[in-house]
Amino acid sequence: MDRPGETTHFGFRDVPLGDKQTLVNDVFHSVASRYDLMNDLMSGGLHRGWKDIMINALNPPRGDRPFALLDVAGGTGDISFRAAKAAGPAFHAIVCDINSGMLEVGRERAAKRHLDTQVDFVEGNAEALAFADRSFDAYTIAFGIRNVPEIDKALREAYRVLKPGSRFLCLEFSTVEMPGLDRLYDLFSFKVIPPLGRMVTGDAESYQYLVESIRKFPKPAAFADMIREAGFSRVSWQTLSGGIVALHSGWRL
Ligand SMILES: C[S@@+](CC[C@H](N)C(=O)[O-])C[C@H]1O[C@@H](n2cnc3c(N)ncnc32)[C@H](O)[C@@H]1O
Repeated sequence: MDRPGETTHFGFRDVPLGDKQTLVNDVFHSVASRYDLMNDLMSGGLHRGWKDIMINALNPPRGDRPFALLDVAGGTGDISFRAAKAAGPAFHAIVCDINSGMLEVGRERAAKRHLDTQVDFVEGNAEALAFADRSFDAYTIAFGIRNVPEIDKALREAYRVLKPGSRFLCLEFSTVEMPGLDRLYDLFSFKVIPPLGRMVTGDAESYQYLVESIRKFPKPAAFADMIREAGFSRVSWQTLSGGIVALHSGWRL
């Protein structure tokens, strides 16, 4: 950590910048084994549709052309599995995540799906990727960047490891500004999700962090500026489900 004295947010709390990653890691260690079930329950299955929209945008080649995806904060592998299903036989993905518990669940899921040759799981930090410059055809990060303490560093790393002409895609919770839906969404977020988290994972606090961290994440235009700042071109975004989620895209030219 090279920013001594700086603070950041962990949900609604201010914490020393150097403490955030450990707190985030505790969250995902705690929920790893029931993470996928909770996603379905919390979103009523909507996260599947959002992920499919990301895979459509990724549009991995269906033929024999090799395609290397880096799926950062890829957790239990959902994005990479979906991409592998949509792609041809020369597709390969690396799921890179800082949390060994999430990766372990991901490896088991890959084996069950017979995707363990096409999808590898590697422990690593989005802020300091252990991959060579210009080595991937695409970079995805889904519901991950919000958890990274220094988002600007992660975006610069994304740019560094992408080949020129390749794409960055980020799916993340965003801001609901639709009148009516915003109040309903807040009510559901704060009154339903943490108790549901307690019932399913025995951990309400991790899901309290989830709903708070969503509120602290930049709005789509501000996040697009951060992506441009990291060097990406043709940055665009689309909001989904009334702004619950946004999909950002950028190109390394
Ligand atoms: C909400 S999960 C998303 C998992 C998966 N992408 C999905 O869509 O289901 C967030 C993931 O970000 C990971 N994460 C948090 N900080 C990270 C970091 N600095 N580097 C890499 N992964 C990180 C967590 O370990 C966790 O697995």
